[in-house]
Amino acid sequence: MKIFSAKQIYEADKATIKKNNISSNELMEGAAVQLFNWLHLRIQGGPVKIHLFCGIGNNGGDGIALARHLQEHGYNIAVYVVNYSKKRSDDFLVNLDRLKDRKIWPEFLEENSVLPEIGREDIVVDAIFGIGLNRAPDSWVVNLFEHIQKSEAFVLSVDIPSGLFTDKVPKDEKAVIKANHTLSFQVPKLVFFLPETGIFTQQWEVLDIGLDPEFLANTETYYELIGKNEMLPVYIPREKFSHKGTHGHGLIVGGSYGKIGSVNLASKACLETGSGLVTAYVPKCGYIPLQTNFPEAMVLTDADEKYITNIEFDINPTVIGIGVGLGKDQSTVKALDEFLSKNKKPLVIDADALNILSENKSLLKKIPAQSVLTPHPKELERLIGKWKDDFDKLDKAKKFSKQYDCILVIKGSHTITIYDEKGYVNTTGNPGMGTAGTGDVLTGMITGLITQSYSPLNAAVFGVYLHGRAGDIAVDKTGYQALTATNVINDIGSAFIDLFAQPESRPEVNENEAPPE
Ligand SMILES: NC(=O)C1=CN([C@@H]2O[C@H](COP(=O)(O)OP(=O)(O)OC[C@H]3O[C@@H](n4cnc5c(N)ncnc54)[C@H](O)[C@@H]3O)[C@@H](O)[C@H]2O)[C@@H](O)CC1
Ligand SMILES: [K+]
Repeated sequence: MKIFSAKQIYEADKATIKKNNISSNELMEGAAVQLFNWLHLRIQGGPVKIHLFCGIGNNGGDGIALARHLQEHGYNIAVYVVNYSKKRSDDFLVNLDRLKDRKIWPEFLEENSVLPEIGREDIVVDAIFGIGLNRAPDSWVVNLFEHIQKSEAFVLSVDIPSGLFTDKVPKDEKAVIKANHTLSFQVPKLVFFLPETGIFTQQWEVLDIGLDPEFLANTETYYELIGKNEMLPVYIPREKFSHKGTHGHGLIVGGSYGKIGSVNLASKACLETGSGLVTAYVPKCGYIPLQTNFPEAMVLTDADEKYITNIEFDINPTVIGIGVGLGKDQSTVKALDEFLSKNKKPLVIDADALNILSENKSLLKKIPAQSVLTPHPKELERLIGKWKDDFDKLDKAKKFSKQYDCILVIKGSHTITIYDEKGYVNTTGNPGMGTAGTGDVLTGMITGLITQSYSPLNAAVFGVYLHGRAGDIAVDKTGYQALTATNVINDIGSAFIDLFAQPESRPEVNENEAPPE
């Protein structure tokens, strides 16, 4: 699913109005009906009190229009206009008049107004600011946010939590409403997925308000949300007459004394992801553990007992995953330098190989084009330098990707894969995966996909997706705390199968049907 910028959403809005020959108010009405249906389906006419806080722009207009529908269906509502500016939007005014026609008089909140009482069991609809926010809200509006938050009522934000910008991190956390749920119009916002801004909504959902599908399809975006639908067309089916020789040969180079397990995990993940053959290249101390633990792998050893000191082999791997458990011994740094000088194979670079690159930036020029780098946040910082905030991080990552023609996998709760100008935001995975060795598994999986002729970019995006999905399937059996990297490997197969699983049938609500009264 594409992630549009605020500017593109406004353009989509205009394109829809023109193409469908409707007024902007009709578009707003459609959005309000979607909001109403969502709420009505869940509350089913219950007596819960709904407080609607509405700004004076179009986000506020949505809230005011929603209030009308709720009132018409007998809901217990209180409507407030948060009067932060005199520049009321036309569609806000039209809806305010319609509300007054129905004898509903909103309470106008100003700087010194007494704030309304909100009960814990009540619902707050937050329609104060939408994507039109262009500066931090005034302090009295921030006080209102705090007042709402203190009530502990369920907060439903319209389009975006109020106070949250679409393209920058707020300076003051208190100046943004923390929503329990956000109903985002048509498309999700990038800010839902970044660590510094994703905290403002616990959950989000997209409401289809009928923006022009042609405009949405033809407009390129800088970010894309990656789920099953995006990955299915990427999947390469197995050919009937294929054999292990046609499924490629992954080589995992890594390990040092006490860290051989990482190579074990990466190699296993590479094989489970479908590589025809897997070889592990380790220091001598890794030979017996690997041969014992992982009979499917072939093992090559360095001359040294504890470290990798020279990366030379007479096999012909399709791709090389390098860095897990590698350590940074001087002899290893030298070995990596020499290896990069002569290597022509595609690389997946992780862990200490990344740290060695960060500490010896001249080596970066030697990595082959389209290498995949999989840093966790600290490794990323060493590579691209400190960032001011999440947006600066993305900009720096894009620059780095362009400079070295590489694919950067920024690991996090929503891993974002960056290539050139574009970011692919992952949707799978869970907090249980923050555990030893899951990074090694990811390196192995991406390596295993490249062996099977996935392009490095597709391998990175698909690998991240499958890795998270395997973790999600595994966590159902283990719980968050007990989930291990081995559990993730064991469910890689299930993650592939899940790609083709039909969603379990559940009584779907027909959007064209009237909601239950
Ligand atoms: N294109 C779409 O998809 C649709 C958008 N709609 C709604 O329209 C919203 C955007 O509406 P608007 O552009 O009117 O903007 P908002 O309603 O987000 O903000 C209102 C106005 O307040 C002013 N403002 C910004 N920051 C301020 C601050 N800190 N203090 C005081 N004033 C400030 C700006 O002039 C802004 O236009 C969306 O978020 C959505 O809720 C819906 O009506 C349906 C259609
Ligand atoms: K809002």
